[in-house]
Amino acid sequence: MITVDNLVKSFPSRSGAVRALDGVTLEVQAGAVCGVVGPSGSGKSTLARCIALLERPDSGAIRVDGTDLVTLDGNRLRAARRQIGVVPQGDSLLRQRTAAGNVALPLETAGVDGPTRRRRVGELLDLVGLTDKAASYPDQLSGGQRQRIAVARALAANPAVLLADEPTSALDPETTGSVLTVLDRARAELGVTVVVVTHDMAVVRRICDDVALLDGGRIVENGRLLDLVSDVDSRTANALLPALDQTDGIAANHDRVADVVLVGFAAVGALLPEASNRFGVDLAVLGGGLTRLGETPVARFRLGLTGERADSALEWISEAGALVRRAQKGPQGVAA
Ligand SMILES: Nc1ncnc2c1ncn2[C@@H]1O[C@H](COP(=O)(O)OP(=O)(O)OP(=O)(O)O)[C@@H](O)[C@H]1O
Repeated sequence: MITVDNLVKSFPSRSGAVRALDGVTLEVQAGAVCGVVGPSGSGKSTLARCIALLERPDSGAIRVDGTDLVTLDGNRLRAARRQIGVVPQGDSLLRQRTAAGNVALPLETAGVDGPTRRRRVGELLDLVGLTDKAASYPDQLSGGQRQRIAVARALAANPAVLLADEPTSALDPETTGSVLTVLDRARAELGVTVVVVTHDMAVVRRICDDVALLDGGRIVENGRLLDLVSDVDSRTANALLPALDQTDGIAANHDRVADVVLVGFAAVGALLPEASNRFGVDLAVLGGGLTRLGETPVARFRLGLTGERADSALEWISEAGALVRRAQKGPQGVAA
């Protein structure tokens, strides 16, 4: 488990000190994938660099499995660094080394013997699906393949934590998928705890269990994705779920208008038709749509309900576990 406790980091600037991190507290459970998101300049990379021990915070603690890394120095700091594998932002492979040579580098530095090194490099290339590229140089690989090699290299010393700063920022959606699959495999097969800094909500939807939203150097939201989507006021949920289109004109044709969030196969597949049947209510989808969080289907719809028992239908949907909000009386539609 990683625990970040009241982390503060300032940088000097001409107009006074910039507080890049202003008391960040965060917990990531062992074996989870946590996405760190937030607007540009909110402190994401600074947090990642502090966790990676590349930057020393002004105050606060960073504990991995109970050990506070901030207080370490010398050999103990070097040993702690090996606990954290880092996939840096951008192209980070050594051009003059083959893919296998890049993956082997941290093992060479740690003094691991040749046969053990070769076995470990073989396992890691297999994990990232690039066994056949062992002898290729970075220039002979695609952007996604280079990034997968960078992940393999970060995992070489068997770290407890894998930290990836914008691992897919320069990649197209298809290539992004192959890199995310590799991060997911690292968690599933090696039990590594993964922290991913990203501005891309598709990355969060695809692999994250938890998310931390930073703004102005503070965590403004933190929790499990599936919990956040059921929170009416969550900014993260709003960014993760399908947009609700402006439907004022159409909304006026219905007795009631409500937004619903449905989580899981059963809810997404059955709840609305069931409500319609039970209460003799016509349900029209006015906006929103379906997405996936990991393997879980999640829908957010703006519904128009027509029929005398529209209120009862909404109540029943809510009691069945769906989030229902902004049910409006009369034909005036949805208040934005
Ligand atoms: N080495 C540095 N020297 C001075 N200021 C810095 C330094 N690193 C970061 N900052 C400042 O700290 C704040 C947070 O920056 P940081 O790069 O952590 O944000 P970010 O959320 O990762 O942004 P982006 O999404 O644009 O990469 C910004 O105001 C930035 O200008």
